[in-house]
Amino acid sequence: MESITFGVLTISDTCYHEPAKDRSGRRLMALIGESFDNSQVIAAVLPDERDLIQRELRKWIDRDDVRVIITTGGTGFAPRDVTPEATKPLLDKDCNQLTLAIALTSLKKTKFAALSRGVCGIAGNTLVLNFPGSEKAVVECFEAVRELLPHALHLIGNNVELVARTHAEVQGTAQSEAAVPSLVKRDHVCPHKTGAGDDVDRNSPFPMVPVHQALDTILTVVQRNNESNQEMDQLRSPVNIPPFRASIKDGYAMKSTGFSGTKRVVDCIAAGDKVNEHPLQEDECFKINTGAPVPTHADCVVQVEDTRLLQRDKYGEESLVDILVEPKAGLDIRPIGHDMRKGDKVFPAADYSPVVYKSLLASVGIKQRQRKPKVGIISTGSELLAPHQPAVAGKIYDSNTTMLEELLLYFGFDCRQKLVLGDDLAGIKMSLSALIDTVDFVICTGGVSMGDKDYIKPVLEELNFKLHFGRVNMKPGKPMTFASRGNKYFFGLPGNPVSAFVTFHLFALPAIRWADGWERAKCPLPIINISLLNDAIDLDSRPEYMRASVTSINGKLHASVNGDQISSRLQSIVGADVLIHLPGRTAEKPQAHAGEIYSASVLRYDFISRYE
Ligand SMILES: Nc1nc2c(c(=O)[nH]1)N[C@H]1C(S)=C(S)[C@@H](COP(=O)(O)OP(=O)(O)OC[C@H]3O[C@@H](n4cnc5c(N)ncnc54)[C@H](O)[C@@H]3O)O[C@H]1N2
Ligand code: MOO
Ligand SMILES: [Mg+2]
Repeated sequence: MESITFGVLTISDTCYHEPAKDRSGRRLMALIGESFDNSQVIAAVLPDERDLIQRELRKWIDRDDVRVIITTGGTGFAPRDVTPEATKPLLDKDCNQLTLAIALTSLKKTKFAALSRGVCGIAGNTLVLNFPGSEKAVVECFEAVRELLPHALHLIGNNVELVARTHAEVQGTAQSEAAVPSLVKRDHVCPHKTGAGDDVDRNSPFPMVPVHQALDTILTVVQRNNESNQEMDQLRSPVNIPPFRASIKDGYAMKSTGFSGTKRVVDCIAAGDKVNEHPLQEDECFKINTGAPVPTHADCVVQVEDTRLLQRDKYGEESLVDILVEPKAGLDIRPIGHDMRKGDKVFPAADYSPVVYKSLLASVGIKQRQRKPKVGIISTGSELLAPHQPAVAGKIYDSNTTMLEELLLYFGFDCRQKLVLGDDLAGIKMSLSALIDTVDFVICTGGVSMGDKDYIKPVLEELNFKLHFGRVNMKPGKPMTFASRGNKYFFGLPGNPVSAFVTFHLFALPAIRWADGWERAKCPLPIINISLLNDAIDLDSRPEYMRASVTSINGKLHASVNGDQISSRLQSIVGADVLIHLPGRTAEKPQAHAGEIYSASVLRYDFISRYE
């Protein structure tokens, strides 16, 4: 397969000064990488300056390897938008129909696409395309040309044989099924034919996207529910806490204008009593308990430790006490509304912990259900037995359903419905189609890899889901799949129990938290730096997420890997406090060593297993 170099030129005054803001350029690079095998990308960011743009474009056009240049930005109506003006003089041929194809695709999404003046054309052997500057527009424009590019390049390069084959393919007259060399990765997924859909290319048609990109995609696609945020922000307390002046101590309530010394105990006040309004003399006091209402005419409480009992009456009740400290106004009294005033915000900040949410509402007497995303679980596999069933030859016990349900509960979400389905295309299709009407998220395990019974991807396609990715460059969890249809989201976790465990934590949980309104930074698990205790771990070609247990040695955190890390061995989650992020193997770094520091995702609240 031939290698081609793409040039991605971001044209924006803002991005020139702050390259980190260049989202459209970065997105284009990612799209090129995902769509074209063997592609290289060179990139630059320039301000909206005609001369500078032209100079850079000319330099790239003159390079033999650069076959496509895509600019992003500077195509609008603003005075400084000059990208088309900089591009046009360099073009040998206009490609108006390509410009039209891009415009038509974009116009379907927004009428504002009419305000882009981008041009397309051929300069030497290079195809030059002007895209607008927004990330969304770039995605749409790229989609419009993605399938056309390989053939366009074959034509520009005058590659007669490849052009003929493409024509034959388009006209349905291709002689053989043998691979027509194609640069573009195929979209179509067939349960029985993997790869490009034929028997020659047996590879997955899904590019392996990096973990961070997969998470970015998920959090871009999933809609954040701001309603619960707003609800929390707007909720005002209907009551004062405390609703009366409450004693902070067990002791004696009295007037501060009085004195220390002997006082008569006139009554006893317990928590739950009404406010006592009887007049009180300076030489009198009430015995009072913590949390009880302070009588109207008392203004301080002296704790029992600072008093001495002098006398009891004939019924055994205290009648005289010696007050050993000077009574001071307000001493040990919580004023009305001290903790929360009526009309105050109940939640000073958004906090999604059910413990926090439910207890605060209870404290102000509000009974309200916390709105949480609705989640359903599907486990697929004709080999699965429910844990209560007797063992059967050829079958295994289903651990994923229980694990996912418990994980949801652990993180404060619940499972609305769970289904266990056999590997049967029609059955999965019917069940998923019904389930998706009742929940926001489906977390499914199994059936996402390369087998002829792995039906999940084809079912998603048949149900008109958009498959955002179908493989991730990670171990375990490679076939991790994410799809959406409107505001319904589908997580296809791999069937191996540990793969499901890891991908739940890294992808499904952040997505559900995001939908629940959590802050972006708090959606993934917390990440810490940790020192590795094991030595000479062979790194995998994929970045690996090893289950490890944490030991605190003199306050420093160390991680030891939990035995065999094969993705079927669920025992590796026993005592697993963290997932250590080990990088993919390189020639320079084939192994991880003891004492090296790695990032680790914290799996649980009580994440330190041992102290030494
Ligand atoms: N030719 C290839 N084969 C496989 C690849 C590949 O790239 N090329 N990827 C492997 C990887 S990595 C993984 S992970 C698995 C993922 O497989 P699926 O998601 O298709 O899952 P299944 O095939 O249905 O099951 C895999 C494995 O897990 C067991 N399983 C499934 N569900 C449960 C459950 N609920 N409880 C317990 N165990 C379960 C199942 O019996 C299988 O042993 O694919 C590799 N193959
Ligand atoms: O990546 Mo698979 O998830 O190795 O087991
Ligand atoms: Mg499979």
